[in-house]
Amino acid sequence: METDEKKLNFPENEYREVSICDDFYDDPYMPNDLEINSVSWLNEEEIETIDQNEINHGCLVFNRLGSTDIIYQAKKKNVKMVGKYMMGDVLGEGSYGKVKEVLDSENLCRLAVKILTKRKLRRIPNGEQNVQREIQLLRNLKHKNVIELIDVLMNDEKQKMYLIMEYCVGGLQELVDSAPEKKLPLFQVHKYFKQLIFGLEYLHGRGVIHKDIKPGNLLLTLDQTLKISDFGVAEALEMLSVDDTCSTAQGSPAFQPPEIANGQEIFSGFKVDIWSSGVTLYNLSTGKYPFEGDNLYKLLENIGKLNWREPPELLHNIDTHLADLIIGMLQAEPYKRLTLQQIQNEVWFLSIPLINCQEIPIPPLKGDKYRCSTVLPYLESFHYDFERDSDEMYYTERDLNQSLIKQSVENIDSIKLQSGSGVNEDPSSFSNSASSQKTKKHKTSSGSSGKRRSKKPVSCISVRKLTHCRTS
Ligand SMILES: Nc1ncnc2c1ncn2[C@@H]1O[C@H](COP(=O)(O)OP(=O)(O)OP(=O)(O)O)[C@@H](O)[C@H]1O
Repeated sequence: METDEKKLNFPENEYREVSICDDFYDDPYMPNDLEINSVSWLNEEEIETIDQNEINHGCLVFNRLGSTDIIYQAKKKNVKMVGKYMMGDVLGEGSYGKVKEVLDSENLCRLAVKILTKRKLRRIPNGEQNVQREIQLLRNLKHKNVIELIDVLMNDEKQKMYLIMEYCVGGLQELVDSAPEKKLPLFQVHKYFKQLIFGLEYLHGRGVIHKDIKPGNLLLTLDQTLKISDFGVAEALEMLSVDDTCSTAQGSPAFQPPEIANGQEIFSGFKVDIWSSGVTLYNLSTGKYPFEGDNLYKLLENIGKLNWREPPELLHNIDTHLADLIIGMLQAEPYKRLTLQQIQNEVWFLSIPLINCQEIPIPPLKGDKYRCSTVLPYLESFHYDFERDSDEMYYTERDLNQSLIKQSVENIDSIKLQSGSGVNEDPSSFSNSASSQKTKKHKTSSGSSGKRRSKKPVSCISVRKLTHCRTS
């Protein structure tokens, strides 16, 4: 067994042993309902606390276990409802909080919920403001290529906010990260890019500047529909504003245009989104970024001076028409940059690309390439686990019938002896009905299962109960 022990210098007999799976640090999606043998699963916060306490009181040993050495024992999946939404597992985590899968219990729609805690929001600069803005913006948007905000729930007691959104199977960033050269086949890029432009056209038409277009904010549904998401730094233009002038920028540095990198105070909002869509297109089709830097300062300097990572002419090796489009979108001067209308008239945009290889599939989530519903196991557990827990107490119907017949014959014999009267009842039906009453009684008195309906046939009863039934 591969262990990695870290001992602190305290008296030898005073130590506590904590085992942590290797994957713990690597897998942010590890559900917190797993137990490692007898050692409780510790979350990061708990480890921090233990670390502090144990350092004060004794010696702490960290056993680092290989993930293969760990026997996972699935803990009971307790159904959790938030309003009418049944919670599933974690789909991802951003700086604002976790995103989990949910099921709308009224219409059985598969959805996603972004869970935000006030405590966390307060720690993020403009956190609360950004969320309020996102909610306000999304409530007024409805387009095939823009993520739909379906519901917003608050829990004042827990200081939590739940944003219920359309369910997506993953994002373009995950897709690119899983691809061999961190890039996608051009026909696949084409499919997504077109949808990005349609979504942006809708947003700009409604006076909304996204300001943070990047692969990580472009999600995909099961049917490969692209959804522009994460409106945390987006801006809605004033109703009567004469142009698209903006003054604040909080997007991701690598996707920012030169006017922002150079610190310009006001700029055209629409052209910011065009630039970052150009960087996205470059990234998806080449696996690289057009501008890079060892640090943030260098990166912004390179963008500001239009120091391309590689000469833009090299792009022509990929596809001449695609190169023309990228170069047109990455023009330093905003007024020279292509408009959404011009982009849609570009040759590459209008072309039907050659499908010459396999599409890059959405990578598996926690090993599940089909991305099956994670809510179903909670539902199954809610309805069936009671019976499963006590499976070893049950015999098959065949076993039962044989023992019932044997015992019932004994019963009849003893009744005959006691009363001297003849009994004509079918022995098995007698025992069945008596024992089934007992079974029902047992189930209702077991408390926790009061609401659950048994799916087991009534004749499946335990021998212990049957014995009890015979002697009473
Ligand atoms: N509607 C959704 N359906 C399915 N998964 C989602 C959905 N929204 C977000 N996710 C997943 O949750 C992750 C976190 O999303 P979120 O929008 O909170 O943060 P982010 O955009 O990744 O990061 P940040 O907010 O820090 O910029 C995403 O990377 C994605 O994998």
